[in-house]
Amino acid sequence: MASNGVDWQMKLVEGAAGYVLEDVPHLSDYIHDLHTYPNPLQSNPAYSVVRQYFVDEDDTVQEKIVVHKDSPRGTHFRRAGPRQKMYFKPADVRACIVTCGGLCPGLNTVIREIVCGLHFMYGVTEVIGVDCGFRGFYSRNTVSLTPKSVSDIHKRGGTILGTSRGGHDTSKIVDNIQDREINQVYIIGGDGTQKGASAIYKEIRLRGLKVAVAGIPKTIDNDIPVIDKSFGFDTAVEEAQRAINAAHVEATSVENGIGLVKLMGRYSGFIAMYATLASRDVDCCLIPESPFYLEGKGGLYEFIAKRLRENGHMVIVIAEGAGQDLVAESTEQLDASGNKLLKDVGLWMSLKIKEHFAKPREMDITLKYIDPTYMIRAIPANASDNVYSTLLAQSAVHGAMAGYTGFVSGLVNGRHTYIPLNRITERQNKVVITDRMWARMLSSTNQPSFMNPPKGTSEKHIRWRISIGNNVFKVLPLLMNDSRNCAGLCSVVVWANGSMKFRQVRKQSPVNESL
Ligand SMILES: Nc1ncnc2c1ncn2[C@@H]1O[C@H](COP(=O)(O)OP(=O)(O)OP(=O)(O)O)[C@@H](O)[C@H]1O
Ligand SMILES: O=P(O)(O)OC[C@H]1O[C@](O)(CO)[C@@H](O)[C@@H]1O
Ligand SMILES: [Mg+2]
Repeated sequence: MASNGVDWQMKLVEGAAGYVLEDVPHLSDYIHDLHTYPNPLQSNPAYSVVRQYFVDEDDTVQEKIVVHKDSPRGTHFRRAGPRQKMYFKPADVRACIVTCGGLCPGLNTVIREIVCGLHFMYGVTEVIGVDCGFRGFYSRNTVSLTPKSVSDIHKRGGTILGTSRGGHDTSKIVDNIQDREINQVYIIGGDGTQKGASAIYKEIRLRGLKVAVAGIPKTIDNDIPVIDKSFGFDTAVEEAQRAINAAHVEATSVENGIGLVKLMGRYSGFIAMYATLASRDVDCCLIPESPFYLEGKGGLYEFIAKRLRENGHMVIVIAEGAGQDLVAESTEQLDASGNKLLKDVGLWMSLKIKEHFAKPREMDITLKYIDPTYMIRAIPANASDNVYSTLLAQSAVHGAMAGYTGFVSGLVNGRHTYIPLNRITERQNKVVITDRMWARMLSSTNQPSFMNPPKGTSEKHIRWRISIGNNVFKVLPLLMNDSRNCAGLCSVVVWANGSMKFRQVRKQSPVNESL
């Protein structure tokens, strides 16, 4: 393998037949003559039975596994797992764990397994927890974490460490890491958190410190790219079933009953899409990636009336980020981390539907609105997310002990890997409405495609005008999705000649944005 173009975020290594390794940084990249130690796992009674326990240095995992016979081998990530050589002596390790952003089932499992993994696999005894997110580094006390103190925390929801948004001050955080002589930092959080982790890693590197920074990606919305899915997502989908079932029971118990359920998903509708597919009781699923409209032919009101006439009841699932452009205009507000504060689309929609059907010549309906969002987020992980969280935590521990830094541990095509931080923060994972999964969902609900809004109704929802060749298209919000095929094409949904159409836009093509 020939190494080229090294930057501080990731190391690109090229091999034969278009093979590319997007490798994670290592402490030895900027600190020379580091001492190494044998991995104690080779004499651990539990692990010594495994025939080939240590991961081969050359093992990598392919990002795209659907290939053609002439396809280049493409991007790979370093396989996660224990290495023969360690760059930390267990007795010298002083690790810390911090959790940031919104809650997610499995956070406590990850904390538990970092503590237990460090202790039982490597004999590390000094692990501290940072109170309440990034700001806790410089404004709060820390708590000592031992296998005993974390033994049953995986059965609880939330995070025993507390969390917060905002408050990321890189130099104060790194000063604190230095003052406390911390040399392994485990950062659990979503896209925002991992951007923060990246800034911390960069500052540590600039200061030449022997401190490994390991991220464990967390997001209930499943909006982190590259990885197969994020921990807690399955639990959220499962818990959402209870709300959908309740909505269904309410709707079927009255004449013309409508059950409306709001689920989380700020920018990505994965929970809503999977919960809908799992339930089969849902008649319509609305997500941020797919615009919809209420009035007129092909609109939501028409569909509701049709379903009520056919079945006498219906269930609608709406992701919290859907239809934000339809909700009454107001100035955009941001939370402490800079995320858009959403308007309550569920409440808005329940009022709009009630208002519409209360008109003369419409139907008498009974609508029940259920908002289970924070109840879903606050529960402990289910069995499969507990196992998944355990493996992510253990991978992060193995990686840090092996001297890797500036990485997240993540599942890619079913294998655990180390991914450079910049790869998971450069974009958000979104439901691709031109992919099969969305089509499967549409075929299960038979809901309208909302592709032909009546003339004039959606003009105000147009976000950009873009030119493709000589044509100017009006692009609907949120639909510049990130799905890129091999030819570098993006799918966008555009407004052309009074209806919505899909267009493939070349990534490099001139796109003129104007609000
Ligand atoms: N660009 C950034 N640079 C440095 N720190 C950031 C950045 N964006 C966010 N952060 C910090 O990361 C922390 C968490 O960010 P945020 O509130 O966006 O949640 P998140 O990690 O994306 O999780 P989720 O969206 O799943 O709730 C906050 O403390 C915030 O200050
Ligand atoms: O109310 P909070 O804590 O800011 O979190 C709400 C957001 O957090 C998430 O659960 C994760 O980003 C989103 O789905 C939701 O919009
Ligand atoms: Mg986020």
